Amino acid sequence: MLKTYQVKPVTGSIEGTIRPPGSKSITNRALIVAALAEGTTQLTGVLDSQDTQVMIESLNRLGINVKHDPEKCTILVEGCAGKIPQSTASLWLENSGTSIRFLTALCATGTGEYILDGNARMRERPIQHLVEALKQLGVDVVCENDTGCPPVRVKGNGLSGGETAISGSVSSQYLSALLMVAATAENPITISIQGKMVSKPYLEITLGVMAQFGVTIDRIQPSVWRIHPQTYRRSIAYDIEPDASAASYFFAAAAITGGSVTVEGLNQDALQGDINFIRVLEDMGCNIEQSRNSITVHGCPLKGIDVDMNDISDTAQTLAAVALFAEGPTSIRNVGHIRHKETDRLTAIANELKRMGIKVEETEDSITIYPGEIHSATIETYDDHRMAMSFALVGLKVPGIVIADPDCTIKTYPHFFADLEKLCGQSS
Ligand SMILES: O=C(O)C1=C[C@@H](OP(=O)(O)O)[C@@H](O)[C@H](O)C1
Ligand SMILES: C=C(OP(=O)(O)O)C(=O)O
Repeated sequence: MLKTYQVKPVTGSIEGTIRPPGSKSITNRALIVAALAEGTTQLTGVLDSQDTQVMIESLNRLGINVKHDPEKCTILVEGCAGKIPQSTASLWLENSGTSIRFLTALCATGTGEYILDGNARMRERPIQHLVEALKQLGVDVVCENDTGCPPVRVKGNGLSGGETAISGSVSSQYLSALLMVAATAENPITISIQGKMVSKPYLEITLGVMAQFGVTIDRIQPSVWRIHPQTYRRSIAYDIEPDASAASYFFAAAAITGGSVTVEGLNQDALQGDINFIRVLEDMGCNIEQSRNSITVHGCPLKGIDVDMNDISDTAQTLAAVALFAEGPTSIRNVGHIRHKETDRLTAIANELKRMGIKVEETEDSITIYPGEIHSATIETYDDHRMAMSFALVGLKVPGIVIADPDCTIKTYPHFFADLEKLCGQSS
């Protein structure tokens, strides 16, 4: 375990090509849906990281045969045709939001008693809205400690169907979780979405993955969705695109150093909303070049922007790093929900920018960053992979940036620092 990582500044600009590992969001959805499917599915291009490992381990504990070949980036899933084999299981999800939310809904389709829990931070991350929605469908489910957070106990008896309402004001993952399991119910399930929905593009990922396995939904009204009983069909070879949130760090590296970075395996048609981070960089002055199977960001003089990042909030920290090298302030707005992630990300960004001597203004749901002289510093990462990966970018330009607890990137990108060094031509 490394205690710290000293970022090596680059001389000049970064020119290079990289293919980030597979998408976390797609890998974890494909695992859930393949587990529910009839027949054996092969997933290729999968992400191998803590968030996908806890998902795989949990599916195995539920009696679903999942075989992972990390070398080949493939996973074989023997689907259970909507019938979870195990009637009791205790699942440990570390701090993987997608895993605990999706698996809570999956357990509701089983017959038996399941407990889902995670690390200390996971016990502070809300899941109550999902619990409420499942209860309305007749599921016996509770937050064990009455905190609205894990641990969660689910007594499953299959889903019979019916109507439910769900709030999306804290996380879109609750609705994604419900959508994926709803097709297994005996009767249709109608879901009313209450109030505003955060992180909307992730719902399109959910629907896209479901569609790959042959399941569709009816959007009766914009906020009333119905899912009829349907069977997921195995996918013989489902290829998962690279992670667009991970790609944001490399696009940002081009922007910050005035270089050119090509990310392979992604284009504007990617399923992941975070691909639109390139539009933010474009608004700041970068040039974007696209091909059928790659995107290149060319760094140019940067200007600060005012941007609503509700849809792509996993890239808010990336933008915070880029903002330091722009002319004029940058405001990142409408991201109050990122206070419920791996850490309170708005406070974490503010603390660490201040540590480098940067002036910031933080509100309940936004942060404004005023570029200024950047001091060397050891950056605290709060067990948040995105703090580590984003703030490392600052060190490409500023000497003396040290990242504390760099191994926290295992959550979604275990080889991040090695890949960054390779891209920068720094590997030994
Ligand atoms: O559904 C998903 O795959 C995700 C949804 C987002 O969470 P919220 O919906 O909680 O904002 C995102 O931050 C997370 O990394 C992945
Ligand atoms: C918020 C994140 O993850 P999750 O909610 O899946 O734990 C993330 O990867 O930035």
